[in-house]
This record gives sequence, structure tokens and C-alpha cells, in this order.
Amino acid sequence: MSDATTEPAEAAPESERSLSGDVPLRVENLRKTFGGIVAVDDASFAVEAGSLTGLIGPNGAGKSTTFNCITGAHTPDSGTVTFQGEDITGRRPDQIATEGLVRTFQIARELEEMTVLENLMLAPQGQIGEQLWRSVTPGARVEVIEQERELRERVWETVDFFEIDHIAHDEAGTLSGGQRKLLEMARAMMTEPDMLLLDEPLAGVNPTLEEKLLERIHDLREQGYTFLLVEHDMDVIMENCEHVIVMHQGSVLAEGEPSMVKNNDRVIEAYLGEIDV
Ligand SMILES: Nc1ncnc2c1ncn2[C@@H]1O[C@H](COP(=O)(O)OP(=O)(O)OP(=O)(O)O)[C@@H](O)[C@H]1O
Repeated sequence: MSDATTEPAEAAPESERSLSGDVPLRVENLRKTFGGIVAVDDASFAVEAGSLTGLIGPNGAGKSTTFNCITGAHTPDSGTVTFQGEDITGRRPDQIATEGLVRTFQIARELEEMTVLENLMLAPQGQIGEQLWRSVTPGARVEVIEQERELRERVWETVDFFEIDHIAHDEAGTLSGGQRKLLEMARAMMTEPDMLLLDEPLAGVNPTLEEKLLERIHDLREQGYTFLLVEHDMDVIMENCEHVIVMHQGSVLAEGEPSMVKNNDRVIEAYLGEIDV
């Protein structure tokens, strides 16, 4: 993917990278400061359609801030975020999700007392549950009941896909860390996204469920979904992503195939003393 004139050790920034396919997500010259702290400093990169792209970097590199600027939790000071050709910079998180760019969310406290099934029923946008109670006319009732039947079907398909059928009736608050992550991803899938952004999806997950989560991510990717994974753990990204973006001190330090990035001197230096590369 890199420019032929670019040395592998000096991974090409996005602007020099020849992108072969569709590029749903583009981040250009993103900058975000907090008082005197420059958290993201002129970061630019792109994510190709159908790819499993990893965003890594040592502590404080600006990954979470970038993630939050993309998903609408933060408004960048400058720069643009474009999703499927549309400028979504500074939009609200719900507006961005409606566009099909969906991030996983921790299960909110009020949802912890609901079962896995109820959590999934409530996940989709324009959710019809509330309408069900409001509908008074006979015609509308029939339509809403049909929509609810379809929603239930989709919930069960999702439960089967994520292999959480055995805990379908358990309250979300009783789930283990890994089960919660599966539910978080299942909830995101219920919104019918085009692209998923996962922030440390494997943090606090035991090895068995970690494998299951990764399998599901790969399955979904094969179905055509695009993923951007933000991870501190370099090994997870190197083993699972085909394209890796490395941030350091708020900027994109390098990007490319895992093997190339792993051997990049600047990346090794940035990670030195942090984790073993
Ligand atoms: N809300 C905030 N207020 C002030 N400074 C912040 C805020 N959020 C992030 N920062 C600072 O911005 C810089 C980048 O932080 P960020 O959390 O984006 O990095 P990160 O790569 O996600 O790090 P980590 O892997 O440790 O989570 C850090 O210096 C951090 O202290």
C-alpha cells in the first residue's frame, strides 16, 4: 500500500498512501487541545472500506481523544472528519451514529438492571418499543406489532451470532467483563452500522472470551463491515489488523502493514520502555 519510493522503515503517512478502494472514514489535520495540552496535533489518516484497521500508540499518544473527536464526544479545534463523503466534524454522537458510524458504549447503569434481551431490544435507532405503547389507532398497532416481531427476530439472530443465548435472560449488571463486551458489540450491531469503532474492546476480557470477540470481529469483517480498533496493546493489533496507524504525541508517526510498522525505528523508539515490540 505504501508509495514505491517510500522506505519501509519510514512508513507512509496517509497523504502518501495509495488507497485502492472506498475510504469511508477520513481524518484530516485533526487538532484538539485541552488548555495548554495538545492532545491531537495535526493527525491525518484514512480507513479503507471492509478493513480491520488498528490505531495504536503509547500512553497519552492521543488515541482516545482522536476516537472521541471522530465519534462526536469532543469537538476538534481544527481539522475535519469525513464519513462516506460527508463532513461530520463537530456533529453530536447520536447524529454520527445515525450516519452509520457507530462506537461501542459501556452498558449504562440504568441498563444494568435490564436483561441482555431487553438491552438489545432497546439498542436500535428509531426504536419502536416506545411507539408500541403510544400507538392507539388499530392500523398503527398492527404495523408496530409487526415491527416488534421483526425486531425480536433480529435480537435473537444477534444473540445467536454472539453466542450469548445462554445469558439472554440474565441482567446485564451480572455479566462478566468479557460478556459485557460481547453485549456492547451486539448492541452496536443492532443499530445496523456501516462502520464500527471499538475502543480497547479486549480490555479486562479473559482469554476465552477474547478469542470469541476476535472471531466475531473477523466474521463481521468478512461480511463487509469496516472496523477501527483503538488499542494500547500492540500485539492484539499486530495479530489481527491488516493496516495499522501509530500515533505518538498527538500525531501519526507511522502507518502500514503490521510487519512494516513493527520494524519501524520510530515506532520502536516511541514504544521503548513501554511495551515489548
Ligand atoms: N479531558 C482532558 N483534559 C485534559 N487533558 C486531556 C484530556 N483528555 C486527554 N488529555 C491529555 O491529552 C493527551 C492525550 O490523551 P489521550 O487519552 O487521547 O491519549 P491515549 O493515547 O488514548 O492514551 P492512553 O493509551 O493512556 O489511554 C494526554 O496528555 C492526556 O493527558
